[in-house]
Amino acid sequence: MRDHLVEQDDLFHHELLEAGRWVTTDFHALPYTATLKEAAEFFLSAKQNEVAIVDQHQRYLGELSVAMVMKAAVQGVSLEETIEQYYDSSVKPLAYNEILSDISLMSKTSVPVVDRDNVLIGMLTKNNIQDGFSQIYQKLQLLENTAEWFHVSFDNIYEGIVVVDEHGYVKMINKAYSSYLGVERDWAIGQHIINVIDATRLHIVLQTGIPEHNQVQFLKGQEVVAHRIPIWKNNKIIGGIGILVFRGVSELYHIFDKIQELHNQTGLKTLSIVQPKPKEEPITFNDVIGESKSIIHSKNMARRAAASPATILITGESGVGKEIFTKAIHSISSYKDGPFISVNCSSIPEQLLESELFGYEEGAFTGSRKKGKPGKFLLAHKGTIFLDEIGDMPLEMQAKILRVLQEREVEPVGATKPISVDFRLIAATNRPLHEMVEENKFREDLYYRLNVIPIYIPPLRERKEDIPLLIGHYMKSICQKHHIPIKDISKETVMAMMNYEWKGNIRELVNALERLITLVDGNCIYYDDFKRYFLDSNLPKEKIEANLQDTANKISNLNSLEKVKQNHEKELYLRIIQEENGNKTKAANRLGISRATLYNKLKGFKNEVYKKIDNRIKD
Ligand SMILES: Nc1ncnc2c1ncn2[C@@H]1O[C@H](COP(=O)(O)OP(=O)(O)OP(=O)(O)O)[C@@H](O)[C@H]1O
Repeated sequence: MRDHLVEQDDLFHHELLEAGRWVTTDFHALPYTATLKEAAEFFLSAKQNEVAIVDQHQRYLGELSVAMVMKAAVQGVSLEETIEQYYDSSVKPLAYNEILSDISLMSKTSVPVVDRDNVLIGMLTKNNIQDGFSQIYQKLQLLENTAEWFHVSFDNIYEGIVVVDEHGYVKMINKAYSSYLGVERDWAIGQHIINVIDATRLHIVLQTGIPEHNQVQFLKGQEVVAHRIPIWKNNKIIGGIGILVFRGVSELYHIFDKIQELHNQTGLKTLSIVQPKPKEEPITFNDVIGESKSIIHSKNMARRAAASPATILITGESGVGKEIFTKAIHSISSYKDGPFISVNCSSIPEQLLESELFGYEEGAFTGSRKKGKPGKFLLAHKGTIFLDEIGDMPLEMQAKILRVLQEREVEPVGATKPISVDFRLIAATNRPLHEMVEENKFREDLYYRLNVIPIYIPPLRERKEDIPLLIGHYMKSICQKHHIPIKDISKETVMAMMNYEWKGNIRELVNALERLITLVDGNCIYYDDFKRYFLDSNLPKEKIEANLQDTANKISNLNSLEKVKQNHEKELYLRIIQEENGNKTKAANRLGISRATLYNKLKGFKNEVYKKIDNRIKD
């Protein structure tokens, strides 16, 4: 089912009846500068009794007939004179938008038709009018049949359907819905939806423009599932459709889930059947929100790519959804029962990348970590390995990745023989790899190995129609995450968000929503809130404090990340310095850094660790 409806073009346009649509454009007109002689010759050769006269811009001036030319000749006027004095300027043309049924040609074979600037666009003949009527008749018949089919389906469908206009007044309601509600259809049509359906939200969906699916609603003493879909036309909401679902196995599961959720939320006694749920739901294409042409294209490409084991290269700006796509591909690929291993190539220090990716054998290093460690490729055996930010991978490591892709085996540091591995590689980057190849910053052979199936994910600014869907999805999930009732959002805010350039793409949009949901006190986010808390970032004192706390939490998370990185580094430095018997110059050479940098690094380490290293250092 589509998430929002865009009204189809009318089968029957008003323009269909306009004269301008049916005129013959293959016609002759005479300029007012023509002579009587030229006019006479024209009548003889064209075998017609009248001709339209135009100025140099093809604007209609009047009509000249054979009788007028003959009258001038009889009066002894020289035929070399121009027709300017002799045509009849009182003969009025038809306007292009005159309606066929209002036109009568009387005794004439054709009449001139002009556009709104009085430019002659054609001649309307009796045949033209007949053609017009016969085509309109056929269209009308088609419409009648379509309407009949539509009404039969509408009334025989098991689901309840109600259609409202942009103000929430009922335009149509089917039998299933009206009899479920116990109301007369004739009464319901023309009523506001809130008078017809208890606790409806269809009028709210008209405000927000955000579709709502699988919502549990308590109606007529029973819990039912409702869908509410806005209808858009020319970027405006022109109405909405409400659907009530009574049957369908998959829908029943949804109903069950929703009811269970509702019971849990309201503290009611839970139902006796408990559906087993996996601990962590895998991400699938259902989680990849978007119905724009471009995202559907990317999703189709990704679905097709998932069916083969070939390497995939996903490109697109930061935050467009490269990782979520990768997970969705994994979820339907033949590797879905295996692990999903994600590696961010830019966040691992260069010196550690090799051991992270390929692992190391027990005893490979003489440092503190004695035991061996499997690398990411080995961990991804029978699953998917996701190399994010592959454009940031050092050239030396690119050669090693290429070898793994060619040989399908990895050699952990310190190992004597390679281990074969079976994995699907998905790489992603927001950098222009092709240009990097030309600049010798990325290996050409690896580029072609990775680019077997390229998938491009367009930035959010090129698919603004996805913004309301994303807002709807994340409003719900963020509120659920914070255990707060689901908030509404005004149509103006949604429109402002659609017009905003999300440079950080969906990640930025999600962060903005999270911020608004937590900062706005009421249960609806209005444009003013968006302006205040996002566009202007002009936060009141207490909110600034809350934000600072939030930032502090983020920083502390960052710090712990930094700590992990530092520990890796410490381990490496410890090992190299030890292997070089504490000689810092040699150690710095091996690490590919200057002696001064090594000193600085050592100073930066925590005291106790520094001490540990210190007693192994010789100057
Ligand atoms: N189509 C989508 N539907 C729902 N959520 C999405 C969609 N695309 C992205 N997101 C969400 O936006 C955020 C960023 O997405 P993701 O990490 O996949 O982007 P990315 O392109 O990999 O970013 P980066 O290049 O910075 O790593 C995530 O929270 C993700 O769940």
